Amino acid sequence: MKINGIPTRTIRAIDNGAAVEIIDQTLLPYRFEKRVLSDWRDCVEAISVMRVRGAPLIGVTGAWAVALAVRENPENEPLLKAAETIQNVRPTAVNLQWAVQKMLATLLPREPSLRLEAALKCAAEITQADVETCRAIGEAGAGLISELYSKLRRPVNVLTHCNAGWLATVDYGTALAPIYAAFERGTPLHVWVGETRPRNQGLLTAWELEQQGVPHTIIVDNAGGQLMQHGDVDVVIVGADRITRRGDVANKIGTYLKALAAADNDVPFYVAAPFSTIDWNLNDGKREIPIENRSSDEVLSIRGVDRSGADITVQLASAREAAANPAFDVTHNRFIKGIITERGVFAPTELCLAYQDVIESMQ
Ligand SMILES: CSC[C@H]1O[C@H](OP(=O)(O)O)[C@H](O)[C@@H]1O
Repeated sequence: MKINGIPTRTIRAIDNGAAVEIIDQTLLPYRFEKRVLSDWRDCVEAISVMRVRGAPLIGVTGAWAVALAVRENPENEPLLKAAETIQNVRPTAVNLQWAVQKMLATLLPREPSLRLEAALKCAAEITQADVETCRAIGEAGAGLISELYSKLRRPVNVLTHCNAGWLATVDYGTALAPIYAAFERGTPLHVWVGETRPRNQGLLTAWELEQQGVPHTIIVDNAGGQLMQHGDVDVVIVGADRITRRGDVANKIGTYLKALAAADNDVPFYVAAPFSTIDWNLNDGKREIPIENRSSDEVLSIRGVDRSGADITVQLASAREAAANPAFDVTHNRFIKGIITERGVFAPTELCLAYQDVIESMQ
């Protein structure tokens, strides 16, 4: 996407792959700053504290982390040790595991002395594939919004949750990609943006939409149901961190509650995700998808800036308080009208048919 007219991506290799430059998302929406990661351990830290976040982006970052580990030492033992650390930094988004395993599948059959060139090539391919996949998701989903406009003949109200925009991928995004594509085609629309406690990734979505001139309104997470009850939401589009083969979806905490409210109010609920987010090994998402539990500190305090723009952290409740912080929840496929992928829009239970070739290639 463009920032002040300059094409910008969330991650790019620099110095011939000797480092990667990321946008430090822990500083947004207050400051836009880039950060150079020149050691695979820097990538691990960036994923862990969410300087980079979003299922596809942490997968791409994981791929570059493996490339940096190969540069440090291409021998099997150190490489496998680094890969194990990298792929386990955050457990829910399958993209991280997918990317690391894809890198290893390319590297391990090769002599250590030939691994660096292969690693850089594979990481670059994973990066470019994410860009093209997300652009295709945008095209596939834009029609849904345009069709709604042709029926409603007024701006389409879309509700989204967390951030599944270009900041969560290399470019274009997943849930926001159809919104950007429809908006660029001239379809009148407005986006309700759930702030998404506790890390408030919805503020990243608001920042993105502001940069692109897309009309939007920030709401507290719990307002989504009331808006749906009053006919103020025409469609819900969210991202995903892991989708099972039957179409159960793990996504940011709060997604399930929005799906329940959408079902109760006959609001179509869509999930946008690339093929790298589908975990063909899992079926029952609620039972099988690992849910990341993050620090209670994220619940008990909140980071922002004061009116002078200085960083502040506000303690919301005593640090002695107990706080639970599951970062994701799982929505059963029965609540999902369609999954917007780079191959088109499919009913959740049709994913296996849509990706039959991928499944067969894995066997
Ligand atoms: C395009 S996937 C974005 C997905 O990832 C987010 O989680 P986090 O910000 O913790 O990495 C959230 O679940 C989004 O829907």
